[in-house]
Amino acid sequence: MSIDIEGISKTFGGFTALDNVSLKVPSGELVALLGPSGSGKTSLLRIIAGLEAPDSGRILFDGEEATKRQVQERQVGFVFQHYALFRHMTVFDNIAFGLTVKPKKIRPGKQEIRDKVNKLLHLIQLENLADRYPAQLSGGQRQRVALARALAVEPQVLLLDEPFGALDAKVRLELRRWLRRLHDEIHVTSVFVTHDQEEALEVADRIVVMNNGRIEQQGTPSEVYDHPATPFVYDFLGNVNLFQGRVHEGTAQMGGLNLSSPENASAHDAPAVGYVRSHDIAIERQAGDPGAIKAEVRYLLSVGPLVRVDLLLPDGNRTIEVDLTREEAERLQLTIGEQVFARPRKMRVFVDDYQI
Ligand SMILES: Nc1ncnc2c1ncn2[C@@H]1O[C@H](COP(=O)(O)OP(=O)(O)OP(=O)(O)O)[C@@H](O)[C@H]1O
Repeated sequence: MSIDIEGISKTFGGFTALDNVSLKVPSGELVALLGPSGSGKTSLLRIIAGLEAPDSGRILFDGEEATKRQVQERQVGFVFQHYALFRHMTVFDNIAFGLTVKPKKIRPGKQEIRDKVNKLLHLIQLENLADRYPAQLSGGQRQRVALARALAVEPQVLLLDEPFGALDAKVRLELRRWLRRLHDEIHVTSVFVTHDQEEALEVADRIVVMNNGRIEQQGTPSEVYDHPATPFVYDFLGNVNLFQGRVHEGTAQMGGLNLSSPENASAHDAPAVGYVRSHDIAIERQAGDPGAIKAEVRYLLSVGPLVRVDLLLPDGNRTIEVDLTREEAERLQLTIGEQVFARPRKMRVFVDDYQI
């Protein structure tokens, strides 16, 4: 089922939580709402679910107005961060719950319920834990049961609010990959709220980046990561270094770097900020290139497959972060205190609202 969100606004007291948000979720897509705390993700999810009414705007399911429909009529399934399972019920009974409480007329028969729960147990790979109680499960297993319980009633839309938020990093990673594979199998239209950019990049077909109750950008994971539309998106998705400077008659002067910019820059003489991802900076021993700045190695730290290098810039009080692959780091054999040259391979310059 597709979801159309049209011009949704919501205020709480005088505070605007959602400001004229419009978004289309095609049928079968898994969309991540990504943004910092308080950006309006949960409010939007609750409005889609019917748990909250918008002040203005409409929600359409498969092209039909659903704004006034009750929660029960919307056929949505939920998984929350702390979705308490029924403690006194086994895993099996928890999953079966939504089916067993259906009105008698539409309730499936006992065997049908059993078959369905077994299928779901298979889907969440917990067949052998059907008789356990929630207290006897790990956090990750509980969230898989919560997901199976949500899926049991065959929702048209699945809404997930930080479903892995309470789990430790390794389990989170496993579960998000598992969720991605599961979604590829069942293709239920899903909206997934997260503030974790890596999670969004890995799980979603499309990412909607939210900030202050508005959508900053939406696109595929590679679109938003490789082509951030705004400084906020740049900053929020990945490690970034900022170079303060100016654009002036066709060039950008950024923290000791002179860059010739594409045509439109000549229209400006204005303060600007250059954004460079930490893995988009090369470290070299020779000056060689006018696009490189002298810097001093301040700190070296191995972080998994990368080596993070802090470089002190010539002004003596600003540092930039560079991520090298282990291979590059081994080749360079950097030592703390030595002088090197940093060369941004890719810089994006933003002049107020204008982007070069
Ligand atoms: N029922 C409410 N009453 C008053 N203010 C609310 C209510 N619900 C949300 N807000 C406010 O609206 C803003 C958006 O909240 P929302 O929960 O949608 O953000 P979020 O992006 O999901 O954040 P988080 O990741 O922290 O859950 C916040 O500033 C929040 O305090």
